[in-house]
Amino acid sequence: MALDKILIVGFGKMAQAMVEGWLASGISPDRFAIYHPRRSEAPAGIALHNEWPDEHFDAVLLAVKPQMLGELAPQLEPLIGPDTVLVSVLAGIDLAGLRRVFPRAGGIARFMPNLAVALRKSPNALAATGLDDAQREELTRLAEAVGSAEWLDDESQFNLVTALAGSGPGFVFRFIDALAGGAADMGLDRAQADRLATAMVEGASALAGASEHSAAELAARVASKGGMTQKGLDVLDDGAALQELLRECLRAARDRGAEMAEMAGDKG
Ligand SMILES: NC(=O)C1=CN([C@@H]2O[C@H](COP(=O)(O)OP(=O)(O)OC[C@H]3O[C@@H](n4cnc5c(N)ncnc54)[C@H](OP(=O)(O)O)[C@@H]3O)[C@@H](O)[C@H]2O)C=CC1
Ligand SMILES: O=C(O)[C@@H]1CCC=N1
Repeated sequence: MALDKILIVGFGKMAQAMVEGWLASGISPDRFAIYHPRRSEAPAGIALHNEWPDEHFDAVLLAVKPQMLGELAPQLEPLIGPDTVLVSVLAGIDLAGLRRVFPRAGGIARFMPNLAVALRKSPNALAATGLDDAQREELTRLAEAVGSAEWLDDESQFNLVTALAGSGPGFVFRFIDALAGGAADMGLDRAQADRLATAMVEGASALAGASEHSAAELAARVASKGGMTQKGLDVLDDGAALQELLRECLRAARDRGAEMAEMAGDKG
């Protein structure tokens, strides 16, 4: 069974970015419809429903806040029968929890993107249950249309992967901001510092992606013996300060996923 017609429920930052990426990839807008109770505009060619549509969809892309799930589920459940696949981008809510809420769904998938879907550069984590081969392939194609597809065999790692690759841009943006802020504190014009820090991260990231060397090796290649970079790295490495900080950052983000699932009534 194909995933041709897709109803998008919740059209905020994430869903808008996904649609932007999918349309840029050449996917036809008439594959999509949006349900939103209050919106009056949708991207060209995409049907907008302010009331629940009375038609069949092959897939429903759920993109509301996890906290909305309990309120929304009774209204949405009638649309998700055995011929419909639920695709959820909700952080934290696992496949078993989604199955409890949508017991008749033909299949259930988790799709964890990040905002770089808009530029078709998001690593997208996937996990699913009840999908046939064609649906799994179509979901892979949808993920690859906006970046890459990373199927997880072990769903218990989904929250960790969400912290790393879904929340990750937030951590990188904070790093860019702190780097530029530091330079500004030391006298550089703030706008110039922002430009330099942003372009530097873009170039370094592209280099890491294209290089045969690991990020650790690349850092060593930048650091000339006895030079400036090594002095800076010594500060980050002292007491494994950066490593420890990022481990804690990931742990806090990962554990929040389980907390949100519990708050949404997902566990137990
Ligand atoms: N932002 C990100 O980088 C990422 C987000 N996600 C996940 O994406 C999901 C959405 O997050 P995000 O886009 O950031 O949040 P937003 O708040 O931007 O989007 C949520 C959307 O749901 C809409 N909504 C609220 N109530 C209803 C309703 N009853 N029916 C239909 N739509 C409704 C909101 O409309 P209104 O604004 O009018 O209330 C809004 O458009 C979350 O589950 C999050 O975990 C996953 C990966 C990354
Ligand atoms: O912050 C959140 O909960 C979502 C999940 C990943 C990115 N944003």
